[in-house]
Parts: sequence; C-alpha cells; structure tokens
Amino acid sequence: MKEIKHFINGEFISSTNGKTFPDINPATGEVIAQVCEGGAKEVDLAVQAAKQAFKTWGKMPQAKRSALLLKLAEGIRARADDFIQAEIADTGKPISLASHIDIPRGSANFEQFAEHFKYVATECYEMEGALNYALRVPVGVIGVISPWNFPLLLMTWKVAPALAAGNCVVVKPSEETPATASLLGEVCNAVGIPAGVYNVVQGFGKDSAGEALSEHPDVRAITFTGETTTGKAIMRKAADSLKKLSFELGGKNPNLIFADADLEEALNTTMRSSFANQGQVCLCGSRVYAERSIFDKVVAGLVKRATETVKVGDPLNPQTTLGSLISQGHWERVMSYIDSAKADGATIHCGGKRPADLPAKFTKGAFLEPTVITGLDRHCKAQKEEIFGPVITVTPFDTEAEAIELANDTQYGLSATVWTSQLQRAHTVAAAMEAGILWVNTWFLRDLRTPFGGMKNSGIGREGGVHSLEFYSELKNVCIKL
Ligand SMILES: NC(=O)C1=CN([C@@H]2O[C@H](COP(=O)(O)OP(=O)(O)OC[C@H]3O[C@@H](n4cnc5c(N)ncnc54)[C@H](O)[C@@H]3O)[C@@H](O)[C@H]2O)C=CC1
Ligand SMILES: O=C(O)/C=C/C=C(\O)C(=O)O
Repeated sequence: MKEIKHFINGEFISSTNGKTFPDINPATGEVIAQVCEGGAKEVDLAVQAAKQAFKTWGKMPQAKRSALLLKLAEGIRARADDFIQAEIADTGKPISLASHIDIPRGSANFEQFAEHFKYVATECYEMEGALNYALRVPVGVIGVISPWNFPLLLMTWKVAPALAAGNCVVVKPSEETPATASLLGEVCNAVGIPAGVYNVVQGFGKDSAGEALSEHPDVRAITFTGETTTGKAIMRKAADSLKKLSFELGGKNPNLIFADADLEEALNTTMRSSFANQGQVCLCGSRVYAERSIFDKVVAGLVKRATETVKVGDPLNPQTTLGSLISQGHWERVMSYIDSAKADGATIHCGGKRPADLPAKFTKGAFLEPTVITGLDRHCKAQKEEIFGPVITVTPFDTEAEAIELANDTQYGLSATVWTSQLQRAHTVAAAMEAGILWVNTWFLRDLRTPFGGMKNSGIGREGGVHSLEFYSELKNVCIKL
C-alpha cells in the first residue's frame, strides 16, 4: 500500500514512532494510502529545517526567488494529471472541478504572487532634516494549516505569498487530504526549491501536528482556513508566543435575488453557488433569499435544475457535476441538518438523501443529492449554522430593507451575492452587507489581487494581492538624520 510521508528538509520521512492513519477515498470507501502521523517531534524537525533555510531564502533577491516560484508553477502544470487524480481520490470531487479550478489555481497562486511582489514599492517620507523610508522583510517561519475542501488551491493560496515574500513554511494539510501537499514536495525538489523552504507534516489537529505547529515558539505566524471553532483553538495555542494570525473561517452566506434580476442568469449561477464542490465551499450562498413576487419561480427553477441537470456520481466521469462529500462522517453531519430542518417543519423540495442509482463501486460513497429546503424561519438550526454540504434554504422577502436585515442576521460575514439589474440597488445593498466579499450578478469570480477574507466570525485579516504581502512581511522604518 502507498505510504504518504512527511516532507522535511527536502526529504520524505516517516514518523519516528512509526504511527500511520488511513487515507480514504470518500467516493468508494476504499483505503488508498497509509499516512504518517506526525506530532510535536516532526513539527520541531520541520521548523528547525525551515529556520535554517530561511537564512538564505529570506535574503535571496526577490527576482531570483520569484523565478524559482515561477518554475514551481510550471512544475505543477507539468504534473497536472498526477495532482488532479490525487485530489479526486482524496476528496471525491468531480474531475470537471479539479481540472478547471483546483489544480490550475495551484499554479496560478504561485504565478500571481511571484510576479506581484516584484513590483510593490515601500513608502518614503521626507521631513525637515531627515528622511524616512520603509524596508520590507520576511516574517520567518510560517505555519500553514489548511482544510480539505480545496486542498492544493487553499494551501498554495497561503504558501505562494509566504514564500514569495521570503518566508519558509511548515504546512499541516488536512488529515482528510494529505496527497497533494506531499506531491508539491516532489515538485519543489524537481525544480530546485532549496531544502527546508517548503515542509509538510502530516497529521491531525488537536493533540497532534496542528496543535504542535500552533504553539511552536519558533513559528512567527499562522495562516489557517477552516472551521471557526478551530480558529479559536489555534488562537489560544498561538497566544503564548504572540504569533501573527490570518484566519479564513466559516460562512453562512446570503444570496439575495431581487425581482428585477435576470432570473435565468441568477438561477444558473445560484446552482453553482449552492452546489459547487458538493456545497463544500466557504463562499457558497447557502441562504437564498428571493423577493416574494418571484419566490415560487426561484424555488421551481432551482428544483428543476437540481433534479434534471445535476449529475451526481463517478468523480472521474467528465459529465459528473456533483461528486462525493469528504467523508461518511461529514455526510452524517450534513444529514443531521436536513433532519433538523424536517423537525422544524421545513419542506424538502428535492434531495435530502443518497442517490438510489449509483453504480455498485460507489454504494459506500458519501454521495448526497442536491437539496432545496423552504419553510424555515431565521432561528432554525439549518438557517443559522454552516452546513457545508449540497443543501440550501430558500426564504422570501418583501422589501430591500428586509432582505438586508435577513442577510446580516448571522454570526458570519464572509461573502454575499446580490442579483439585481438596478445599478443603484446593487451599490446600496452591496454596501450594506456585513461581509468581506461581495458579488453582484456573479459568484466566485476571483481576481487574486483583491482583498479576500471575512468579517465577524468568518475570519481575521485579509489575504490576496498586497494584503498577503502585508501579512507575510514586516515593515521597518529607517529614519536618517540629514
Ligand atoms: N474554508 C472553510 O471555511 C472551511 C470550513 N470548514 C468547516 O469546518 C468543518 C469541519 O471541517 P474540518 O476540516 O474538520 O475543519 P477543521 O477546522 O477542523 O480543520 C481544518 C484544519 O485545521 C486542523 N485542525 C483541527 N483542529 C485543530 C487544532 N485544535 N489545532 C490546530 N489545527 C487543527 C485540521 O487538522 C485541518 O488541517 C466543515 O464541516 C466546515 O463546516 C471546513 C473546511 C474549510
Ligand atoms: O478562491 C479562493 O482563494 C478561495 C476559495 C475557497 C475558499 O476559500 C474556501 O472554500 O474555503
């Protein structure tokens, strides 16, 4: 059986205690690899390797560092098929998504930050008798704790700017999706990234590698994407060594559809914003609000598309649009929200169950039909908590003010989508949303230079473009008396 090891100081190594855990393909239930389970010891080895590598990587001229990272982007592209297959086997996501979003974004992240950081200036102030200028320096060793929903995409979204800014990293990928972080180690070696610049420790979170990384005194910053409660746990562990923190956490994002919107366009995109990646996207618009005059049309349009156009099944079939959820355990968690909605008197218009007609190979897979729910008030569990599955609630509203009020009635503040053809309304409603990322008449349209992150319980800080540079570097002001 294949073994997935840690990648430390340019070498693939096992855990000193020999412990491993199984890597399961959630679409078939098969064990596809054994993963080395790291802890404090492996984290310390990786941090020491990163500290050593930082002495030269951190001082390398930006142009040289960027050139190496562009090679890394090319290296991902050259092995795109290996990355795609590994991501699908770990997550159960459809090949259409892995090959168009996940893996291309892995290389795009390196290209973006390698290029962008070459052109960012620092400030300079002349005063009477003195000159001030700022120098930008890397932070040091960065801990990257990443989730399972877009394993390579979200990990490289952090690793790329961290390395481009001159830091060295220790990555703790999700225990559900260890493969592509490990593959990236192979590519680093192949393209000549110096040993110790990129390190990976496999393992779990609490009482394991994730916690050890969060509290390691030589790790200067932690960047994390995942659940809000995990963010709080990391923050507590990071407090003693006063680490910089960047958190992108959960969401319960509103999707407002006004009667003046282009309904066809709104419905087609709402299918993506509801069910892309099996609804396991922190940006999914899981709370749909439709103006009352079009409410029935919106529900009928979504149900029609969910039952007639979504193809649930084999992740490797290019026609498949909905693959497996990340695990059987997560399937049960998502189902518990559907059960709670039923108990709260909801109408389940479609979905809410495992598809009946899956090929034998997938009968143990964590598949769930796209699910459309109505009839819940704002206080119900399924309307308040992040479900992170192919499940949406649809609720009517009467006025713009009510739509804004409902949209903002949440502990989260990650993203929001507004569908309207009125320019003024688009601006007014976007400005009123308590969210870090706003889309008007679109969804998940990404420009990697823009600020990305959430308000309220959806995160701390922003990454993307120059905002990533702010997090992954320190500024030193030099004042020279003339
Ligand atoms: N982008 C997002 O907003 C995401 C949100 N989620 C939410 O989180 C739920 C659970 O998914 P998980 O992957 O289990 O998320 P999680 O937040 O538990 O795990 C994310 C990462 O944090 C690590 N981790 C967990 N506990 C830790 C601790 N105490 N200290 C340090 N590291 C720790 C995990 O090993 C993993 O690498 C999902 O159902 C969803 O609601 C999950 C993935 C992404
Ligand atoms: O486009 C990105 O950078 C991120 C996309 C998705 C997430 O952040 C997420 O689902 O966590």
